[in-house]
Amino acid sequence: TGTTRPQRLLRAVQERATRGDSESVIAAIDHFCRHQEWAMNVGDEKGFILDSVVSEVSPQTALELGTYCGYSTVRIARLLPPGGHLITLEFNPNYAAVARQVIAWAGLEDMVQVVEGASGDWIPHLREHFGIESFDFVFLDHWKELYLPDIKLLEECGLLRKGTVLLADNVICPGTPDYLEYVRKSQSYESHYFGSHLEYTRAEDGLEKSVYLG
Ligand SMILES: O=c1[nH]cnc2c(O)cc(-c3ccc(F)cc3)cc12
Ligand SMILES: [Mg+2]
Repeated sequence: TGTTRPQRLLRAVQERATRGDSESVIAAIDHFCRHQEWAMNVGDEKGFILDSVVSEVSPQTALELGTYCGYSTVRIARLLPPGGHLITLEFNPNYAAVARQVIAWAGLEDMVQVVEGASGDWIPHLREHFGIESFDFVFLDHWKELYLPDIKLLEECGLLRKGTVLLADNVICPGTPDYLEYVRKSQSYESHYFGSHLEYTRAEDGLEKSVYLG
């Protein structure tokens, strides 16, 4: 028994960050992961690239696959335009419970919906359940084996539109070779690789940005 790493990360946020201040929540998590315990947040270096893509897209509707503790959820939600909304899917209920509290500590709970369950089960129901027509932005950060089947499902469900921007974490480490091959070869996507490093380490990793062309 005792605490889990997500619970210790949450405690670090509650002890170090200011309620309602999303920048201080991000800084508290980065400090915890650099100086206490590594955790699989997108991190500050790749997070800066995430920020620039979100700011460029300025999405009204955004989807995140893989919430974990809510670090990238906070990074995305703090940059949404007025009326913007983010749906984030998380399979692990313990992660979801921590993420809800991290998102609330940042004061962003009104723009974010944390949905528990498997991405493949939920994607076909997002339109009817949340009144979503299509997504302007999708951040893939859940499980490398699911990146490809999940974007094919998003396509089939008509949840991508001309210009939808997909951004995928970990395309080098742990690596998503089948996803990369698909988006780079498909005539339906225009892809670009942003080289970076695995969060809080010197290992190589990067983000793949892919624009859906319809
Ligand atoms: O499983 C993951 N989901 C989402 N993001 C991840 C992420 O950013 C990093 C890693 C990861 C990378 C190296 C390692 F030695 C152990 C875990 C896993 C995930
Ligand atoms: Mg990741």
